Amino acid sequence: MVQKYYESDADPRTLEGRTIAVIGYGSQGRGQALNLRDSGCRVVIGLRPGGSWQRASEDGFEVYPVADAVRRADVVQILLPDETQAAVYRTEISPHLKENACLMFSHGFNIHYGQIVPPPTVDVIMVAPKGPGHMVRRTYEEGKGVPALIAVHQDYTGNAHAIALAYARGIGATRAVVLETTFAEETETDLFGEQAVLCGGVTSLIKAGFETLVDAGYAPEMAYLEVLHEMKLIVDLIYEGGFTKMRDSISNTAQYGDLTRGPRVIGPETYAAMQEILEEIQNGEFAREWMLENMVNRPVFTALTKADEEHLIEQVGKEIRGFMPQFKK
Ligand SMILES: NC(=O)C1=CN([C@@H]2O[C@H](COP(=O)(O)OP(=O)(O)OC[C@H]3O[C@@H](n4cnc5c(N)ncnc54)[C@H](OP(=O)(O)O)[C@@H]3O)[C@@H](O)[C@H]2O)C=CC1
Ligand SMILES: CC[C@](O)(C(C)=O)C(=O)O
Ligand SMILES: [Mg+2]
Ligand SMILES: [Mg+2]
Repeated sequence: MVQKYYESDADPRTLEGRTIAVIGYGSQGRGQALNLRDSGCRVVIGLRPGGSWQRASEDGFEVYPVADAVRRADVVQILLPDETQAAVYRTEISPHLKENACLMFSHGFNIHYGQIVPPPTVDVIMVAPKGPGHMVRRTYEEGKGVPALIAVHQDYTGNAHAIALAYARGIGATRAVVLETTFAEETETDLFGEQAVLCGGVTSLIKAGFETLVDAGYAPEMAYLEVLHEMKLIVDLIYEGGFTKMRDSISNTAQYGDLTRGPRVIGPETYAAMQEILEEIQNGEFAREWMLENMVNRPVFTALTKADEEHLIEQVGKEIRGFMPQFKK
């Protein structure tokens, strides 16, 4: 069984007197930095001039160029985009890391695929929330937490594990649950989850359902409500109580259709594709492809993002959400 940790397993005193530099102030950077500060930790932010710098300053943080933040820090949490971490690490982080410092990540990509090789004189750990950064902040403010994974890659000081647990507590994760893992396991399962199920799988499933209905002559608004809007309501029930709670709530007709038709949509071909996707992650093929894509200025990323932004489902969704009070800011 995987090792699990809760609030009482983490000692917040481990971070007392230590300065945490959060490098990057995007989705995870902002969420984690605000939670840590509200938990009583001393946090500074490392950035380049621009939008995030402005936002972090407005939120009341001391903001420094990356190298200056690293020089001040005992704990350096790298929350830059995965594809830029190695270059920034080489020029602005590595030369300024103190001996005994703790280098941190929220995703194992750069360590696991050998893009960052830290010196032996630092701790290297991961605290990876299992949810988007905005939810890390929102749930903390509600007195709850998003679960997280912790892993130790290198334990120079003998304190690496205690720092990981204290940091996880600082961002609110121990209010939910913290699981022990490795950089390899986190990286491979996280990439698989986001590609095959959570992001790639779900958007492709929604698009396929929407296009099938619209191509058959049904109104795009009907199709949107059926396969996208209602998705959240159904997933919320699964989230709260598994398939059983969701099936308790839907009609018997829906449940019979679910049990007999679902496996026709997600059949042997999907299992084979998932297997292939997992192998590309495990053998490093996906990582190489993503790094090469960045070297040539992301033509595939940009074209596919634009195509989906222009998809009919996005236009219809924008219009429908505009009339619904729950989406009004
Ligand atoms: N998004 C999420 O919810 C999750 C992310 N993670 C991991 O967390 C890490 C951060 O991801 P995420 O929060 O999505 O990142 P974002 O893209 O949301 O934010 C990146 C931040 O890095 C800054 N930045 C980018 N390039 C540089 C640079 N060259 N020098 C200084 N600052 C720079 C950006 O500032 P600027 O405004 O200047 O561009 C921005 O503040 C990744 O490892 C990711 O895999 C893990 C779990 C979930
Ligand atoms: C599901 C996407 C994610 O892995 C996450 C929010 O956990 C990410 O990389 O953003
Ligand atoms: Mg993830
Ligand atoms: Mg991810």
